[in-house]
Amino acid sequence: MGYYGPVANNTVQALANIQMFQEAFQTLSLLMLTDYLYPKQTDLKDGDEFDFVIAGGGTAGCVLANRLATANHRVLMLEAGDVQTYDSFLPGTLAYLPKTDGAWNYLAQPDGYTNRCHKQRAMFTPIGKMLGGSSSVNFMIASRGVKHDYDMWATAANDSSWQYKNLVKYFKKSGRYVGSISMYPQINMQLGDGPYMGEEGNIGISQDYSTVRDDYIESFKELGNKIVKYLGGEQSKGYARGLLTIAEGYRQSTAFTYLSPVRNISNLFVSRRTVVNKIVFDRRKNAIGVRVSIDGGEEIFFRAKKEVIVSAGAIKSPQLLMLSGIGPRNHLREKNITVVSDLPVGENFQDQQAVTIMHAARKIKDPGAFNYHLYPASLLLGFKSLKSCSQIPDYATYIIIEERLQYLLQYCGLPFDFQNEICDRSYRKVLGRENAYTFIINLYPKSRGKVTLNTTNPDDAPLIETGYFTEEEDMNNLVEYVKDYLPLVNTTYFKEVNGRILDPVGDKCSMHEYGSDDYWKCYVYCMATSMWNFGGTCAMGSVVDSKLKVYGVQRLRVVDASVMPTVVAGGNYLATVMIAEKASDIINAEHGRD
Ligand SMILES: Cc1cc2nc3c(=O)[nH]c(=O)nc-3n(C[C@H](O)[C@H](O)[C@H](O)COP(=O)(O)OP(=O)(O)OC[C@H]3O[C@@H](n4cnc5c(N)ncnc54)[C@H](O)[C@@H]3O)c2cc1C
Repeated sequence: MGYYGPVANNTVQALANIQMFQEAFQTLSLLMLTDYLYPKQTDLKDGDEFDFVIAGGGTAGCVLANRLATANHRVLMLEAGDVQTYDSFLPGTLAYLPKTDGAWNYLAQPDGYTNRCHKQRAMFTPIGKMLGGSSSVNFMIASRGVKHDYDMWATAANDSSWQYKNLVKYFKKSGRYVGSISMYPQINMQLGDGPYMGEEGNIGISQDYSTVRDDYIESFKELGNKIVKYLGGEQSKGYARGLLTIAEGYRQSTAFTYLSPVRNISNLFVSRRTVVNKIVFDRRKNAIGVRVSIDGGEEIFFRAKKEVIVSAGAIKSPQLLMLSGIGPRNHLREKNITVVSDLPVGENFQDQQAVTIMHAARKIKDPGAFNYHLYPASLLLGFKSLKSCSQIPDYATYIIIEERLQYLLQYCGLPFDFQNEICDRSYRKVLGRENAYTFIINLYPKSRGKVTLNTTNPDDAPLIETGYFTEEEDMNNLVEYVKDYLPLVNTTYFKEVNGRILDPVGDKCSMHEYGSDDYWKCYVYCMATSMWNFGGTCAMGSVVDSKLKVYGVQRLRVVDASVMPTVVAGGNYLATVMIAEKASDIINAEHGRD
């Protein structure tokens, strides 16, 4: 699918073009082009019984649906959104998916600094709302975290089965290396069936091999970094070409890779446009089912004979648990909710903040038509530790090398929500050149936020307090990471092409001497964004045990990114899939295969 449509040269125009696309794709959705890929909408009635009821058909929900149904259990999966939309299959549309009907477009609570350079007073915190959940709208960067992440989980959960060495089999079971992206089939590194990826896994993973970034690889080498084949697991430091959850030109959501292959299994039932309002308990605190509304209709009940599994994600799972009486006692009492189990649900909210740095590099010619089956830019990843002897990275860099500058306007103006003047200024300064759009990501933030109930209406958004920068150390660290990254502009390549760092903030930080710590602090406050790697709100060790069972009740588990005690390096997608694979094994072992 090629695109020759209008090319924007300012943010207002770029956003108008995006809106035009969004509307066109919305019209296309009336043709129900993707419905055939998924299980038919189940005709359900009040009181229907299943072995397992899964609340949320997102990343983890689709994995569970596959693994439990193929073990012959009678499974019902309930998803608030609809089928995965046609545009969400196309890697090239990623920048504007978060602001469509296919996402819960939540805003966090105002934090006092986001409005300095963003359009809104608070951080935009989207989550996918369709089959596949956030895996259907995410940025498709395939990263699995590093060994240290999982070893910390094992300690928090007090269970060595969560140590990295014991999880590799699940990563290999779920990920399948498919080679280089289709543009560069001639170069193909053998990563499949190595320590990182298998050859049979559901999710196709490709590597970006465009030659554009060879100069960048050389630059990072020149700065003393190790160049590695991939990052993640035991490989916790260095720079590598990006891995992407894209295969044969299509996004590899779990809806496509796990749910679609089992769409005709007769013991799997899926109900879309279905909001789970509440988990129902009997007197002994057994979860016996859920109350739901389908298409906004009257509330009905479905019984779970074996378990209810909550997979509504790091923001919506705590909301559902609290609405059902599981959460901090005082907060529930405040909302007149009867307490079933007093647990720190919603606390320990974590996200990795990123600071955007942009460089203008070589001169470019018109790159021609764009193919929507490809990733919109070239990608390099880095994991870096400030202490050379440490094997634990401090910060990550996602370097997105753009030849089509309209993407700068798109990312900047839409998902990242920066003010138009910030995006326009950057665009003008890079015009005619390649843009290296880098996210410098604080991998292990100390700050914690929380998710609480605003109202007791399940259709209302919960309150999201991100907690960003509540710990001063996070700000100081981000300043250090930015300073550590700056010498890139002094490397041979950047000198040859007369490369320069852009100044998107303009006079917003001009009261400080350029390059001083105060300047960079001001810059970080201005150019900080979320990486949307939310987790920790139903953490193992505090809300669920190491088998993901909710403390204080029976027959209820949480399986999604919320159970991560700490979020992982580089992105939560593959880690969430791994959690769901492991949970499926635990559940099938406990309940047998029918
Ligand atoms: C815009 C964006 C970009 C990202 N980019 C990357 C990336 O490049 N790489 C990476 O590794 N990670 C990325 N992530 C993070 C990663 O995709 C998520 O952390 C992960 O997919 C979360 O999976 P989950 O199962 O916990 O939740 P989700 O996949 O969000 O699933 C939750 C599902 O539950 C449904 N639901 C919620 N409440 C209810 C209810 N009451 N009743 C019924 N259904 C309900 C939702 O509609 C949703 O479908 C990104 C996330 C976002 C939002």
